[in-house]
Order: sequence, then C-alpha cells, then structure tokens
Amino acid sequence: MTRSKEPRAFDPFSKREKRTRRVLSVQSHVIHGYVGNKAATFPLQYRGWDVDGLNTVQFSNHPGYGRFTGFRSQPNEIYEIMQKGLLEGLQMEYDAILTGYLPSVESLQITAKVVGALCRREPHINWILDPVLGDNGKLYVAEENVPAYKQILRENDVYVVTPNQFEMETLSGVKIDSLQSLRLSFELFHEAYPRVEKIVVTSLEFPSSADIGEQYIYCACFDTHPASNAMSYFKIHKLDAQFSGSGDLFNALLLDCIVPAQKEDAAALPTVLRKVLLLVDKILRRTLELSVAEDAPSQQSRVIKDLKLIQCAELLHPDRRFEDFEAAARITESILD
Ligand SMILES: Nc1ncnc2c1ncn2[C@@H]1O[C@H](COP(=O)(O)OP(=O)(O)O)[C@@H](O)[C@H]1O
Ligand SMILES: Cc1ncc(COP(=O)(O)O)c(C=O)c1O
Repeated sequence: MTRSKEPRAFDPFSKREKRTRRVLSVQSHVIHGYVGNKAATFPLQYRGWDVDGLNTVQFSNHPGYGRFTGFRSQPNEIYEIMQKGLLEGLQMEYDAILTGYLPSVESLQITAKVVGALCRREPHINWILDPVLGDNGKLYVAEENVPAYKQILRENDVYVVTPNQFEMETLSGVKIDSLQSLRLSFELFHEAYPRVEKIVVTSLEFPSSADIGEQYIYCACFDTHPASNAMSYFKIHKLDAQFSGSGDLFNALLLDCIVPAQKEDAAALPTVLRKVLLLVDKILRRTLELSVAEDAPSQQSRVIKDLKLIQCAELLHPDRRFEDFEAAARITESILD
C-alpha cells in the first residue's frame, strides 16, 4: 500500500514556528575531496539544514584516484551511533534521512532496519534512499546487496529512491535502452515496490542519445502520489567530462528542494527535479572550467576528481533564482503519458 503523503514542508509537529530543517545523512566520508557526505554536507548546510553526518567509511580520498587508505564502519558501530546514540540517547528528531553508500550488506541491513522502523513510527520523516549498487553495467558492491535492496524497498516506506540507469535495470528487471523501456521499468518498479512513493532515475544514456555530435544525459521521474502513469523526463547536454560526487550532490539538492523550508515552496516532482538539474548543471560547468584552468593535462582525459563546491558557494545560495541558470543549461522537459 502506498503511503499517502503530501509534498511536505518540514516538521509539521514542531512547537517552534521555524525550526531549522534537520537531516541524518548516512554516507561515505573522504578526508580529501567531495563525494558522499563531503558532497552533501556543505550544500545542505548552506541551504539551511542542520546536517548530522554519519560516516559509513572514512577514506583518505575516493577510489577513483586509483589508491586510497582508510577504514569502513562496522555494522554494530553504525547501529550504536544511530540507534543508541542519536535516537535513544539524544532522542533526535529528523525531518529527513538520506542513505547512500554502505560498505557491506550487514551495514546496509542494519541501517535500513533502524531507519525503516523510525519512518514507521514517525511517518513525517522523509527517507531519501540511493540504492548504491554500481554504474555502467557493473556492480561495485557485493552481489548480495541486490536482494538486500529489493527486500528493503519492498518492506519500507521510502519517500524517494534515486537509482541510476544500471541500478534501475537491476531493481526493476528491465533493460533500459529507450524511453519506452524506461517507462516500463517505472511501472514494474512500482508494482514490485509499491511502498516507494517517488522514483527518480538520476542519469540515463540511450544508444540514440547522440544527435549531430552532441551527447545527452536523461533524467526521469515517476510519482505514485498523486497517482499518475505519467513519466517526466529531462534531456540534458552532456559535458565532455566525468565527475565524481555528482550523484551525491544531486541527491542532497533533491532532498533540499523536495523537503522545502516553507510549505508554500512545496512543488510537484518534475518542478523540483528541473530546479535540481539546473543547479547541478551550473555547478558541474563551473567545476569543469576551474579544473581545466588549474590543470591543463586534465583537459585531455576530462576525469574530474573533485567537485569545486566551495567555489560554487554563491550558486548554492538559497535566494539565488534558478531561472538565471536556464539559458546556459538548455534542459528540455517532456512527459510520456
Ligand atoms: N558529464 C555530465 N554532463 C552533464 N551533467 C552531468 C554529467 N555527469 C553527471 N551529470 C549530472 O549529474 C546528475 C547525476 O548524475 P550521475 O553522477 O551520473 O549520477 P549517479 O551517480 O546516480 O550515476 C545527472 O542527472 C546530471 O544532471
Ligand atoms: C565511497 C564513495 N562514495 C561516493 C562516491 C561518489 O559517487 P557519485 O560519483 O556517483 O556521486 C564515490 C565515487 O568514487 C565513492 O568512491
């Protein structure tokens, strides 16, 4: 049964008129660079959130560098911090929980158990779940994470799930190579996991997505509440570069826009997604410009290891008008009924 929930502003039960929105973000941590919690925390804080970051790993840098050192949190450590320390000890109240990379199936299961029970007790909490499994046709976590995520999605009230193309294919069982198969994947996903309220496929590429030398990325969404069979999708000019942390930044900004501070700012999912895509596009463009200016050789490989989040602070300012980003991005929006 789908949980009926309005697009909500935060904290309907707060006694205080305007409490700062508060999120528990369960993701990886890198000392150097910006992926996982390091990609999510600054944007969320700057846009008005108190961020409680629970680090599922602590690495010197992300693995895309080729080498790194560090360690993974153990499932019992995650449990101790979240359940015993934050929920029972401090009796923390959250408006949202964001879950991303978890280093083992046991840590995934224990996290989902705690967050799932919390969301059942307090249905106003918005769980944004990134089912981190892999990318570009390859798993980069243990295979047993696949059935674990399937079970978690079947059994829990997840507000938004944010798979990429490979993760959507794995979870829905549909090979996505066209808009029609994408649409079918949304329908089968919804059938298999009816308690998940909103589905956003963060990035897709189709064999036909190169037009006259231009490459495109697609991003698509499907909202089961209000129920509609319509899929909205966006066509985005692909930048000639590969970024680490863009998906984590995307999730953080999606959370910010879908759980707005003011009720009046609540909007339909496609409207929210458009805002997020415009902002991500602007940040990636600036990151690319600054990276190329700093380091000429990267111009060839265009592998951008670190987002330039601090240099994008002014773009992230909550009063910044998204319409200002419109011209450069040329993101087109369509609906498939
Ligand atoms: N090369 C790129 N050019 C333009 N936008 C990009 C590029 N890479 C990522 N993005 C943006 O970042 C968002 C998240 O994409 P990505 O990092 O591929 O997601 P995921 O980590 O979930 O696979 C996309 O929706 C797109 O807006
Ligand atoms: C541990 C860890 N978390 C998060 C990320 C970032 O993932 P994405 O680029 O999909 O945002 C990476 C990428 O290398 C990573 O290694």
